Amino acid sequence: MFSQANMPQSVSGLFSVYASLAASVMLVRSMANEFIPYELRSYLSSAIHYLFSPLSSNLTLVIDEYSGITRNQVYDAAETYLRTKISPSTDRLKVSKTPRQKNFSIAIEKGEEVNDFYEDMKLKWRYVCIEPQNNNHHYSGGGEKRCFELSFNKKYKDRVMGSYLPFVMARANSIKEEEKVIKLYNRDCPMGDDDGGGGMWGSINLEHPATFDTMAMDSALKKMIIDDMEMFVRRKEFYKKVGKAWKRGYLLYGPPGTGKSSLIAAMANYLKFDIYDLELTSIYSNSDLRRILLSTTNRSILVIEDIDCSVEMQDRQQNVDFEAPCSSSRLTLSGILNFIDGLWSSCGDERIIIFTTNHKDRLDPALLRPGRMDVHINLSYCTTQGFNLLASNYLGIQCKYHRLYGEIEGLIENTNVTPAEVAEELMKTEDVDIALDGLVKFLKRKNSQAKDEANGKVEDQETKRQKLDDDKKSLPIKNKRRILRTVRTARGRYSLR
Ligand SMILES: Nc1ncnc2c1ncn2[C@@H]1O[C@H](COP(=O)(O)OP(=O)(O)OP(=O)(O)O)[C@@H](O)[C@H]1O
Ligand SMILES: [Mg+2]
Repeated sequence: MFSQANMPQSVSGLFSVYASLAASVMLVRSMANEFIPYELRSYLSSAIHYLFSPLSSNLTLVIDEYSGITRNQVYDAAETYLRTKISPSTDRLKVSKTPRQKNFSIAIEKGEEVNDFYEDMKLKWRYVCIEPQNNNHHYSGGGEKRCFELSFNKKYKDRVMGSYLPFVMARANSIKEEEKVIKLYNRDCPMGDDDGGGGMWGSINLEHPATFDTMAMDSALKKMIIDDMEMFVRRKEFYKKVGKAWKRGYLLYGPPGTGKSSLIAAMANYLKFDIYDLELTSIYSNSDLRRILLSTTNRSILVIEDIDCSVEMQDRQQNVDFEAPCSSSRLTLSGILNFIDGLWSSCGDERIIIFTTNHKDRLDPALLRPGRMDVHINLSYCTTQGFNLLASNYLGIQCKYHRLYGEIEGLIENTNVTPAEVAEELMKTEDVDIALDGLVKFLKRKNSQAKDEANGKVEDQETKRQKLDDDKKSLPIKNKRRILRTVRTARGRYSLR
């Protein structure tokens, strides 16, 4: 038998040294568990792991969802960017859609990996979610901890930081722009949770189909507006250099039904800017106006329609009271102009302001002064070019080859007919011949009516409109607001008759 008693002296000594060493390690370990904090233990264990692992040629960047309490922009950008990188071999995906989103949004599931190639570099993304553990309070939030891990060869570190990550951020921004649902903010819309209008505005998705392709207007004017907007959005540095607020004002004027509101929608759709539709008649004081305007966001279009009727600006000097609690705080033209020129516009970026009117001649000169509204755009009656576009959009034809084209061309050039009127005629039927026949009859009728008006046989359209506007001004403000809305929707029709 081999027992401790039979062992040679030296072996028995070694055995007892080993036994006491093992006992001390156990003791130190249990003391360590008790006295060394979790963080330090975990640091020591990863340091030991690092020292004894073979050197890796890969570097992994950990991109947490939060940086402190704020969201990490790199994480958000990665989430958006990786949606475009999902390969057919991916096994699990997350799908979601909120009521305001047009399309499904797809994201990778936890644990999934996505490979990406940038120039000659290969990069591997991994989406990691760590469930919270009861005794593990070393990160805040209490919920799941989410991060992306980006791994690549160490030699690419500088290029990843200097070029790849900025590329991912820029790409994510343009994806978001492409997917952006444009909103129409109005103070009458019901407010939703994600309206972000500071509790002042409700919003709906702008689903106005108008684009520059559907606008029947002079092509040179169209090009001028597009060029102007493009120049505006790329001139951030220029505005800073010359010390001007980064804003641009457009005044759209012209008869009812010539496309002022449609053009606003086309501009918003082109720039992907939200619209804030402001009814001045619902605002009673300059301080109200200030609060409301301060709650609008950057990259947006502030619209004030029918500026000539919304506020009797020309009556500024006559001390018009808008039922304000005290006259010093009532809404005035100078209050509005202060915002256009001053404080409000300089605390926001990329703001567009659009005023519309049917009567440019009735506007207060202060509004027309150079530098106030940068661009004045006259939307006018339908031309042959406009008609061609409408015929192609509404009837799907190249009208030039139709037997009635010559007659229509002559009538359009000699009649004050609005694009809205032409569009209405073209919409009446899908039969091209019947539609164009109807248009010819309509144009002839309108033409002879205009001749009668010119000869004083009937009251002309302008006098009718003038009377309607006078009626509006004589009403108390509350009625005026209601009537204005009725007039606005009915006015297009009114001008047709
Ligand atoms: N230039 C145009 N090109 C294409 N469609 C137009 C144009 N002008 C008007 N329309 C058609 O007529 C409808 C009414 O036009 P819109 O509301 O834009 O006119 P408006 O100038 O804003 O009129 P109002 O002065 O009454 O507000 C539009 O929905 C559109 O279908
Ligand atoms: Mg309009």
